[in-house]
Amino acid sequence: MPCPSPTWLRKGRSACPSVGTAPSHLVSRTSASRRPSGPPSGRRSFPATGPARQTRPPPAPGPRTDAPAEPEPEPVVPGVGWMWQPAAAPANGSGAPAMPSAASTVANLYQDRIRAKKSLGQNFMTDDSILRDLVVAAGVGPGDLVLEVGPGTGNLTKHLLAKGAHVTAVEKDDTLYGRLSEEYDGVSTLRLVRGDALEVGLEDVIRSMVEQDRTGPSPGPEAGPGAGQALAKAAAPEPSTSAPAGRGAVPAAGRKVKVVANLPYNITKDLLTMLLPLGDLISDLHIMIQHEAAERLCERTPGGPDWRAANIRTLFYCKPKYRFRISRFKYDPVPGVDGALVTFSLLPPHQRPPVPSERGFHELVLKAFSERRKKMRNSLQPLASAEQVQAALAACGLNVDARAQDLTLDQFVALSWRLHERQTAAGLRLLEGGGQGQGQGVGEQGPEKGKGKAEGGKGKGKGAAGGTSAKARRRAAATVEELGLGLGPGPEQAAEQE
Ligand SMILES: C[S@@+](CC[C@H](N)C(=O)[O-])C[C@H]1O[C@@H](n2cnc3c(N)ncnc32)[C@H](O)[C@@H]1O
Repeated sequence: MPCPSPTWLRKGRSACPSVGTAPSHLVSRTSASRRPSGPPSGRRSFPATGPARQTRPPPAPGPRTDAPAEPEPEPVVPGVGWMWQPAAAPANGSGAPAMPSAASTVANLYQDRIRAKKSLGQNFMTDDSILRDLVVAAGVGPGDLVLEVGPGTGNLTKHLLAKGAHVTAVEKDDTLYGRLSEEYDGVSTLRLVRGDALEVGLEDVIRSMVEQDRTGPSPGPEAGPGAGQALAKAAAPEPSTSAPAGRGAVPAAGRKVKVVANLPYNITKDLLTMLLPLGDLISDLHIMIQHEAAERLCERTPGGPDWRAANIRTLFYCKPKYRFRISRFKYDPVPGVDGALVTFSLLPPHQRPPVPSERGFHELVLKAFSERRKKMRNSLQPLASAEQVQAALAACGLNVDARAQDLTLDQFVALSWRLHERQTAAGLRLLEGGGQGQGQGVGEQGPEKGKGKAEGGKGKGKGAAGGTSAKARRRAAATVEELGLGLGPGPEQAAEQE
């Protein structure tokens, strides 16, 4: 089946593995052929002919540490821009217009008086050689499933499409989404989703990509919060009696998704928090982020000031790799810091370090780092008592005075198991009504520190009378549950047992 695409993509570089000549109805729908050479009707009038306004001198090349060596032919850069512009003149003898340059696309935005929005982290990439390097570093090839967050100008998108990838792109900016929709109308290898990547239901969007790859063609464009759910629903296989369908049902032999993006800096952390645990659906992420943040995330050695909870979390879910640095002058507007490409190779769930509970593990790590200067026996309270932490550290062969930044991922994993053993034992003692916590009971150091002591931990008060109070048992059960220790009844069950 032919792969409809913008004119430069269709006639110029090889885009889709099975491309023939695009059908005429699609040819006639490219922006180049749709658009007259003047400004679009209903829009303010700006000069539409002549060279696109260049906003800056060509930037100096930035330092690169891991740039792919694969040589790629330079696309011929036309003298005019792309979106909202007349077609570029054939420049390479093939009769096809060359791929428009990233810089000219950005310049066109400004020419149309569309300003970059700081609130949306809009620092547009203007250098095609970096975008090509990014796509090569990501290993994008024909037919790959790619999620792009924040396509914006479409400058990265077009390189992904030129490689023959099947791209789903989520854009929050209505204006840019509108331009992209028009430009790529009829391009079957691109699906645009309008909305905030943090709110559209990204997991469902990704799940639908995998499902559609397995089962057939994609539904139409979707927009707004919940778009992901609609896409997932449309892509979900017919319910069958033999296989569970819908959310959580991972396709047995489905291909995984690559995430490739020049991310707005302000959503990097939240997006990674959302995507890193999806190793069952995503193979790898290749994202441009701030250089300093990239260096911090790729740090693998504990002990330094940059060793944070985010490092433990990142290493728990993936192998991060700093690829290459990108000069800030390659972006427009120029940000205050350089960028970098980082690759996160996600671990499938069964390859992650086994822990008593993932949620409990990450809470433990966050708490440990919440007060970096404190020793863990202090910073971990009230999650665990000082005695429990010291005993658990010693059992792991670690210094009982250790601070969070001293521990590797493996050491945190070991610590979580030791604490789990101790707290489960203490929690069970309380749940059994023994009241023999002797300073190690969960209740004693629980969220209502102090109260537990009187009620159960040291065998005083009600606990001393041969049984822990119902309240203390409930609290113990809740703490056990909260830590994800997974043993003993939950709070409701404990209440029922009273
Ligand atoms: C750094 S620009 C990258 C644009 C383009 N991909 C490039 O490489 O030049 C970030 C893009 O993400 C979009 N964006 C910002 N916040 C977003 C969010 N929460 N969800 C989806 N897109 C977002 C911005 O509108 C912008 O288009």
